[in-house]
Amino acid sequence: MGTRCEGLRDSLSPIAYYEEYSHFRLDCLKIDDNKELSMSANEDLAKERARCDFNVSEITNILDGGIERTKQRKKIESIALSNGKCCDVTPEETLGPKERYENAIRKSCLYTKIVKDQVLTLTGLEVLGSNSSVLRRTADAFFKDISPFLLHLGMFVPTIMGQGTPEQQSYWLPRALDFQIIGTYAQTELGHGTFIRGLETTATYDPDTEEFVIHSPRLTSYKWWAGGLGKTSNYCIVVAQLYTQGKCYGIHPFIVQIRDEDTHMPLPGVRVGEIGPRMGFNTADNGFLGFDHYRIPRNHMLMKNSQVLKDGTYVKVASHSKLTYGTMVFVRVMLVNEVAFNLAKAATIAVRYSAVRRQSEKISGEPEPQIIDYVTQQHKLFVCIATAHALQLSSNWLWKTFSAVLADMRGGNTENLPELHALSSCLKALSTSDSAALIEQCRLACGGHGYMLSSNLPLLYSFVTATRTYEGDYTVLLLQTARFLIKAWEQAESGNPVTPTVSYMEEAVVGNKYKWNGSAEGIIKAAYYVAAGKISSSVTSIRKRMKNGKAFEDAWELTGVQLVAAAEAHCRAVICDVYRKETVRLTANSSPNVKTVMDQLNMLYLSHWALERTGDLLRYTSTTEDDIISCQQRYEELLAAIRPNAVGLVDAFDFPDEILQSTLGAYDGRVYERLMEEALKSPLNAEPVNRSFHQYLKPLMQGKL
Ligand SMILES: CC/C=C\C/C=C\C/C=C\C/C=C\C/C=C\C/C=C\CCCCC(=O)SCCNC(=O)CCNC(=O)[C@H](O)C(C)(C)COP(=O)(O)OP(=O)(O)OC[C@H]1O[C@@H](n2cnc3c(N)ncnc32)[C@H](O)[C@@H]1OP(=O)(O)O
Ligand SMILES: Cc1cc2nc3c(=O)[nH]c(=O)nc-3n(C[C@H](O)[C@H](O)[C@H](O)COP(=O)(O)OP(=O)(O)OC[C@H]3O[C@@H](n4cnc5c(N)ncnc54)[C@H](O)[C@@H]3O)c2cc1C
Repeated sequence: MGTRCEGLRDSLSPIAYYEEYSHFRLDCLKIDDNKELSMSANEDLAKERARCDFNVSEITNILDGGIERTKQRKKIESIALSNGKCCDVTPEETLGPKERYENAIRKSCLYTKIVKDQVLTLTGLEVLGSNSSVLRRTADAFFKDISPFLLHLGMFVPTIMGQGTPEQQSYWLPRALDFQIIGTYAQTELGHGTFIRGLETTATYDPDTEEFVIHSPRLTSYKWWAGGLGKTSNYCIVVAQLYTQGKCYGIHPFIVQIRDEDTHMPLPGVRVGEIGPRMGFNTADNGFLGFDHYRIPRNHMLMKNSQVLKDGTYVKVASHSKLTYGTMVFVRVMLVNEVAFNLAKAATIAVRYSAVRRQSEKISGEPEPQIIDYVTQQHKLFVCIATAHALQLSSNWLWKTFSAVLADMRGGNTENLPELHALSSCLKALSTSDSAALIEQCRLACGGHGYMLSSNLPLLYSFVTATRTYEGDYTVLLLQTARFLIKAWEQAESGNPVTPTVSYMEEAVVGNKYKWNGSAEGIIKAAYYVAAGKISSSVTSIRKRMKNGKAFEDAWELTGVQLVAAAEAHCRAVICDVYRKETVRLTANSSPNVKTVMDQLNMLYLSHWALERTGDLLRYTSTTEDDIISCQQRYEELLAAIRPNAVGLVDAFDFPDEILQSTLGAYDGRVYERLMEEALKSPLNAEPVNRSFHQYLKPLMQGKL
């Protein structure tokens, strides 16, 4: 058998090697009868499920948005998952970079075909609207890392929809939705990501040929980062500085063909490639792109918001200067849902594992407890479940707000755009930051096994931590929200009306201190008072600095730390408020035990954040030390109350094992068996002796090196 293993790698291509190897890996390790690898489900998990006192599917339905939506999701999931070819023969993380990418393309094409042939017939174009989050979720059964097609569906198509004229949409969308062309969104450059007014790629209109000349004047103007750009896409949205009739009109989006539709070769004047290994996203061929006086037709400028006429005349159509930033706002809204979903996955893995894992002794000589019975473990994990709920419900609420503002804008009313921008910015910032931190907390809660790639926690973390940066860095977006808050504060001070999400300022500007009461509504009000206190302190600092001779921009910059903290506090209060109201609304007709457990989770979230911010409460409200002590006591009582339902709560997220892709988190709790099964798939186990022994170790050991 050893001989077969050793010779195999040389005679087969890498993928064929892995496929072949997976059939005889057990032989190689001489574990040939599988006796040790029990197939029966873990008993502790079964007991946890038996003691859960609420109807799990009721919460699943609430999180899905209703029983009909759960049915629809399950139907789509079962169509996709019943196609066994989605499975990897060998774990994708054990492949080299090229094979991983090729495998990701194989799976993306397979998944796309399933969606086109079977799901679209079921849902029609609904697949693009309310079912897109189901498709996104189901895609995780195919990819542990990222599909190279994500940017095509996530940004290329939405940009055409949001920025193209009806004629442009009717030309490009059918081709894009049918995957006849694949695109991405190339905005960021080597030199600039945040400050998009500083982008350097130029699009200069030539009226003689009715073309734009796209050019990258220097290294820092090279597009950098776009997902799927390196090898996959043949088109992309390029965001470039528009020049016509000798004048620069700022950044605008263009559809640019970068590769031949038949040969896939980069077109003359286009330089494109992949940017190299990254912390995550390694199957998404993030790319670079440069242009050498590359010509595109005039009508490839997306012209819904502004146009360049044949003679080069520039015409502004949109009623708001920032509508070209629309795709970013859309993706920020989508990302809140995206990270809620990933956090729910991490919580499911860590809670199930914690019910299976036994460690240490609480009382000497007694059986080792399940680690979930340690209160410190509950403290690490239950806030993850609660946060996943908080973000899921906030994301639904944000989506409704986004849709309403979009409908207004279709009628020419952009009045509510600044509030939407402020909300989507801070919710994107906080949800991604919280989720990344809590996914890492889940990983740490799983001890050593959490560090295994097969647990899926490291990959979840590396994916989600990037969301804190892309689509607007955390600090930068909170500073955008702060601009809105400071203006709103000034309006409230002068007695003018303010928009709904900042209406708390009208009461707070008077200067009252809020008296703590430990109810949910009381904690939320206290959170708003903390936000108001921080905004007020920021305003005072800016004014003081200006009084001392600083220009507004300098005073703003020097107050940056306080401004970010103020925006964070505002957003936390909004999440607490929305989470509470949505919980009450959605459980109004639920069974009593569902109502109770949802309320407990909600109170846990509110108490957790009150305790995290005791300094702020003591400073900005009339909260006393005794109030903090009783809040702590309530928090600990909630941990104990939630404990028996913890596994039921994560089961309610309803992730099939194929989507979780975790040795630690599978429904049956066969943690140790799965860890061993995955270990045996490691390429290093394909041969009893690695060739480096003969090449290096043996000579070293025998003093012959
Ligand atoms: C097989 C298939 C497999 C799976 C797929 C299945 C299904 C897929 C379906 C769905 C996918 C689901 C989810 C994920 C989707 C996609 C995500 C995936 C990956 C994404 C990868 C990442 C992509 C990117 O990162 S793209 C690049 C993003 N870049 C940024 O975000 C840059 C950040 N910078 C900025 O936004 C701006 O520069 C700035 C806001 C920081 C500053 O701008 P500017 O300098 O112009 O403005 P200011 O002078 O500061 O402000 C002037 C005023 O304008 C206001 N303003 C600013 N922005 C906006 C805005 N957007 N809207 C409204 N108003 C705005 C600002 O507040 C100022 O106002 P004021 O009144 O003067 O104060
Ligand atoms: C995995 C991944 C995928 C991506 N995919 C795409 C894609 O598909 N298409 C695309 O176009 N782009 C993409 N990007 C790029 C991404 O949008 C940018 O990286 C992001 O917007 C941040 O910009 P930056 O890298 O220039 O960071 P910088 O702006 O250089 O930030 C560096 C630091 O400076 C700080 N900073 C910057 N400006 C300010 C300020 N005004 N005030 C205070 N602090 C500031 C930031 O807070 C941060 O701490 C991707 C990035 C990643 C990591």
